[in-house]
Amino acid sequence: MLRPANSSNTTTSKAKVPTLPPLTLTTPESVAEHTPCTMHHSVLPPELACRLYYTLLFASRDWQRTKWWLVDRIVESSHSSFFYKRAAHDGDGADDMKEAAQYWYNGRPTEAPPTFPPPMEEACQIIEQVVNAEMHKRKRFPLEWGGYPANEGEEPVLWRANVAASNCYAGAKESVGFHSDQLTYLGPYPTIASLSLGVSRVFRLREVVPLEDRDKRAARTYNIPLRHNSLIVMHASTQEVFKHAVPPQNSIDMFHPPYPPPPELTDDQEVLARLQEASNARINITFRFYRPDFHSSKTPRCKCGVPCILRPDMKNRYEELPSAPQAASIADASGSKGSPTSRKPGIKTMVAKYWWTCYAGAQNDGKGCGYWKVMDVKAEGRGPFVGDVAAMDVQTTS
Ligand SMILES: O=C(O)CCC(=O)C(=O)O
Ligand SMILES: [Fe+2]
Repeated sequence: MLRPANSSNTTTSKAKVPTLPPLTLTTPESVAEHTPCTMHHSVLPPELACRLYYTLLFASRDWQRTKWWLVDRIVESSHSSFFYKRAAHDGDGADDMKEAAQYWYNGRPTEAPPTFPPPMEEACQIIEQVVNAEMHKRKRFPLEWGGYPANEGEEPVLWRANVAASNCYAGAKESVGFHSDQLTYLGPYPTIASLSLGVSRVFRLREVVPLEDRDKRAARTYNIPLRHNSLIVMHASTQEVFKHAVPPQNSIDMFHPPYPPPPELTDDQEVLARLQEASNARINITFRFYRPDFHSSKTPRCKCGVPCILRPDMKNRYEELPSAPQAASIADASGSKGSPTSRKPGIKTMVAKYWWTCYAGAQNDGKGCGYWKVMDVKAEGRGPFVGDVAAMDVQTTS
């Protein structure tokens, strides 16, 4: 039987959700309004930004494109990357990270990375202040890192970087596809500070709409042009709710470095002269905090004997809470949105779930063991979390 157009009698096919046109966000205000990120322009003194750009552009001649197995073929990333660790702070537990055997990448043990070159350390100290100032203004999620205890009368340091992943995109076609960052060493609800140097490129964000909302609303794509010396802070929940990418472009504006290169980079005058020419490269540095309670020695291993990776379950973000007391504790431990008093049994609330999964397939001819288990922060002895710290505060003040 024929049905009139727009008939609501659609028992088998779901109503099509209208797609949303992409939005370009060019101001810090619009980025903060539409995404869990903040954008900060001219974040470093201009001379430092340029010196750091030269230092990493020079270093990037030795960086590698990463390769991994995708089902039955090897894929190679279309840009090059490198990894640095920061010289350890006293008493922050980062000392253990010096051990070469503790580093794993794409399911393979790797050598201990080098420490931040001097301009990266200088930049990191400035960026930490920006990130902490921003985090002090924001609502925090219970599963975020609980931080180090503050000294009397001092503001607590909510975030600091102890590693950095760096990327070089040489030309308009080098890119990175949609992904969310692995949480294996970052833990849930991480904060990641991403610095852009050189050529301006678009940073793209798109929400992963939970399965149960897919017939109600579509995801919006946000395009954020990132100019030289700008910082995007991916705040807590960005990795759980959004995927991000740096797409290939049809054209770019060449970058003209505003200062000469530091002569200490190399004795080779020709190389120095070439570095100063207009460039098609964008350098990105993502400053990250590897949590001590997610140290690789504590990563569960799969049946292949390889450390698992930690991923959020982005598609099933909502869960029906079972009963009142249990419901409150699940929500408290899992970063639920909304006030604690609004959590009632039977009401769908945001309960982030995380999976440990086998990653051996990334290197092992694409064949992993299929192992997975749900992360259980209590049984695995992880923390302190923001939720634990808040609970301790309540106890000491009552
Ligand atoms: O280059 C960028 O802005 C993003 C890099 C990125 O997503 C990553 O390193 O995980
Ligand atoms: Fe990323």
